[in-house]
Amino acid sequence: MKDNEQGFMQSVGNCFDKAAEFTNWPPGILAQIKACNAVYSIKFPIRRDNGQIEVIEAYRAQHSQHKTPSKGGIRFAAEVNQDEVVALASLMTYKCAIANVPFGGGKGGIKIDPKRYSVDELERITRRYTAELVRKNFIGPGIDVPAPDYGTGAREMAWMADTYQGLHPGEINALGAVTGKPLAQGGVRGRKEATGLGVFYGLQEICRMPAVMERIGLAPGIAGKKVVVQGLGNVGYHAAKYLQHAGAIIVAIAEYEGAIYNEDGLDVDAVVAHRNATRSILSFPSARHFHKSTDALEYPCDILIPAALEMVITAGNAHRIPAKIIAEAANGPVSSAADEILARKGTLVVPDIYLNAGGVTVSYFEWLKNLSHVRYGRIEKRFTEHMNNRMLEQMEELTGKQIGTNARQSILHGANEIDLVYSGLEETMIAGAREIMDAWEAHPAIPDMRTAAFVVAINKVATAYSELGIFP
Ligand SMILES: NC(=O)C1=CN([C@@H]2O[C@H](COP(=O)(O)OP(=O)(O)OC[C@H]3O[C@@H](n4cnc5c(N)ncnc54)[C@H](O)[C@@H]3O)[C@@H](O)[C@H]2O)C=CC1
Ligand SMILES: O=C(O)CCC(=O)C(=O)O
Repeated sequence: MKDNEQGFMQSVGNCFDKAAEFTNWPPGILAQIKACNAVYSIKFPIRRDNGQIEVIEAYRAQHSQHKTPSKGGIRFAAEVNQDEVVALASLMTYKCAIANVPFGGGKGGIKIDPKRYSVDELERITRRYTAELVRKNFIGPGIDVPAPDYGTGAREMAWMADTYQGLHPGEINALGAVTGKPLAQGGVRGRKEATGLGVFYGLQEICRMPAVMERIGLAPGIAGKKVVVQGLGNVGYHAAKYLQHAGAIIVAIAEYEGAIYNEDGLDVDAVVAHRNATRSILSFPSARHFHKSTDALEYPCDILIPAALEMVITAGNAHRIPAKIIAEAANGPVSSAADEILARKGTLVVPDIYLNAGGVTVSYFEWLKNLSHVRYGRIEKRFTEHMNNRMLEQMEELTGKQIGTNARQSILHGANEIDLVYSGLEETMIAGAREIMDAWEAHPAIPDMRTAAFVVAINKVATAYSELGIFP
């Protein structure tokens, strides 16, 4: 298959079609899943700081509504276009199904390079975009719930939530219209790092599977694995940080301006601090830099983590990628044609629709928090601690022995919000990996992990559609 002429949307479609062959659903149901239900294409003016008017292009796609609301991030990037947003929304449908979060798939994008706008201008763009979504009923806690994605974060989500709330006075669940908000605006602890932490939990689980590791010729475990990361943004930074903390060696980091490497390992926090201070990673002490940023993808390592944008590994470079594992932290970084080359080479591609599901999983927890209007752990924390204390006292009385201070504190501890969020995220990532691997084992003809993940997702979405029937 040639790759260069195929776009991202076609690539996602190819993956779907390949997996559909391993299911028994009728063509009509498969077509219903694959189709994007609705796309809102918007153009609106904003006034720049210098008084000039600029017309902004933006989108929101709702790929599926077998479960509502639809859910997915909002991207700010110069490359945004309708096909990209639709492809990303379709990935959200499959991702939510794999993570067992009760949402359809959605995604939005504003075609701007955020670096070219002041904070005031970004706020005006974000608020006007939100108002346009309200106007067409394309946002709401039970309709469609945006979240952060490439180029956006908690700040933009706060503006969106505030705009939505302002246009819906008295709506008690208004904060549930957007996730990824700052804590003081109804956010949940753990959402910021959720996607990167989910990548870590997912990789940790895969690296614990002896048969999988043997097949790709790696020793089990994270410790000692050499890792290359492309994109040191929210997802890439947190994934790299958790992997480094677990003993992995970050041998190369690629950013927009170039890439650096050090066989003995790069300190992720030090690289970020250096980039914040100098606006570039390139002069980071004790590292050498590559000729081209994309050369980092071809640097020898065990795990390559593309965490920037889609279609960076294609038929053009797949055969030169030495990594044993490609961990898709970004959405769509490996094209369907590259998948085939990599499968033949025996590279394990851990697919985006599973591996970066940590973000939407913790967004789900935030949405639930907003609907229940109570912080996780608030009700039961003290009760649990009193119960644990009574149990310890009883054990000490019965055995006549005292438990040490550290052990006592850890046994007594009742769960905080962050404990519960991390626990729910870890459980989701472990369960997802096992479900996909079970599907792969059940069909040995399935060529790769992505196809197995799509089979799992298609089966769940198809079950929902076939049980729902068709209106009218
Ligand atoms: N933020 C989230 O919760 C989630 C994000 N994702 C996906 O993860 C990817 C990254 O998203 P975020 O980390 O949120 O974005 P971000 O905007 O925080 O960071 C992206 C980073 O990639 C860098 N970058 C851009 N082009 C590059 C290139 N050619 N080479 C190297 N680095 C480059 C940027 O300079 C930036 O530092 C996207 O594909 C996004 O859709 C997926 C799931 C959830
Ligand atoms: O947190 C969310 O709702 C969506 C995150 C997202 O956009 C993604 O997983 O690609």
